[in-house]
Amino acid sequence: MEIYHLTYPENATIDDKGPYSIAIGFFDGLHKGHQIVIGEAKQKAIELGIRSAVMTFDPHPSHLFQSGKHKVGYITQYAEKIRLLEEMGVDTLFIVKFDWELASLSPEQFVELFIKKLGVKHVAAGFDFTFGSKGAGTMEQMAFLAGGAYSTTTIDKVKDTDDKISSTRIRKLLSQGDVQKTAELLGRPFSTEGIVVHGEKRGRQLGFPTANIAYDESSIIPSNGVYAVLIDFDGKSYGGVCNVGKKPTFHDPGTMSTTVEVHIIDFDEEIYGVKVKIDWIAYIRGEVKFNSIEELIKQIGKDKETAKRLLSKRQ
Ligand SMILES: Cc1cc2nc3c(=O)[nH]c(=O)nc-3n(C[C@H](O)[C@H](O)[C@H](O)COP(=O)(O)O)c2cc1C
Ligand SMILES: Nc1ncnc2c1ncn2[C@@H]1O[C@H](COP(=O)(O)OP(=O)(O)O)[C@@H](O)[C@H]1O
Repeated sequence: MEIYHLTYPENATIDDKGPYSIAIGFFDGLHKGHQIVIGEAKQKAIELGIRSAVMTFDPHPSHLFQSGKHKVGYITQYAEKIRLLEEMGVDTLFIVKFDWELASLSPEQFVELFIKKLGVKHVAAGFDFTFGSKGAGTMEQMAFLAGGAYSTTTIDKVKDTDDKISSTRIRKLLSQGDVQKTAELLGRPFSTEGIVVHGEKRGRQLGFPTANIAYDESSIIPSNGVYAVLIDFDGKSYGGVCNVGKKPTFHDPGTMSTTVEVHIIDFDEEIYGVKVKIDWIAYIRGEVKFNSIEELIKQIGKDKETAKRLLSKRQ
């Protein structure tokens, strides 16, 4: 997959004019709804005998318009997004820098520069995709502004049995620890990448060493609690039991940042500094402040058995 980083006004276009059948959106999560939009762009690319492309924006618009805690966390970081798009067989990815200059373009200017000038012949997007200053451009306008240069497909709401599949819904499910439902909406387990760092050296003393995972601050992490996970590193996948939280048995939660730590099942090696990927498989329980270390140890032993059972159900 070719990847182009575009910025406005400099580097807003490329010499290679495709032509492209393009899917446009922020696509955080690349969930089943996004997969349908991208699938449509791919299908049209085949029909027209041209290249398939995805256009996405970086950072998420909320990082420009909102401050601090109103910025949305990412369901998928760019590295994962790129890997998934590659697996989907997309030919070209355009990552457009989302800054005030880009956000101030009128819908007409956006279409001129980022659609027509790139050699786009077909545009696929979701029914609620908007573009141009203040999100004034809709898919109806996208079609109207084409003037014969490209065709469009608007994908209607994609729903599961309960509701619309959306990034907002997935963020909410993760904030409730519901990694199982999240996996249904994504079509794959929710995952987090990070590096194994040193912790407080207590895990081994408890009989359960835990790899502490440092993750990107802009990533969403499921709510505090205990989870059955798969952890991949060095080309292998292991089962694990993961605690997300502030270890209230040992700390005043007000003074702690959230840690993610995995006890890896049937494993005994030092892996500090190793890059890992966690696939979140199932929620087990909430994090608890135990009255004694013995109770905590007993409970972690039970959690490990629960995780083994939940993981074996998958294989
Ligand atoms: C499966 C599992 C469940 C855990 N549950 C809790 C819990 O409910 N409450 C708590 O205070 N700490 C919990 N912990 C965290 C332990 O207190 C932690 O692993 C220990 O402090 C070791 O930390 P360290 O790796 O920084 O040395 C859990 C850890 C694991 C692996
Ligand atoms: N089964 C295992 N699960 C997780 N980490 C393990 C395991 N066996 C060995 N380790 C190693 O031990 C470290 C965790 O030990 P621990 O006493 O919890 O120290 P720390 O507080 O630095 O995490 C891990 O980072 C890893 O290098």
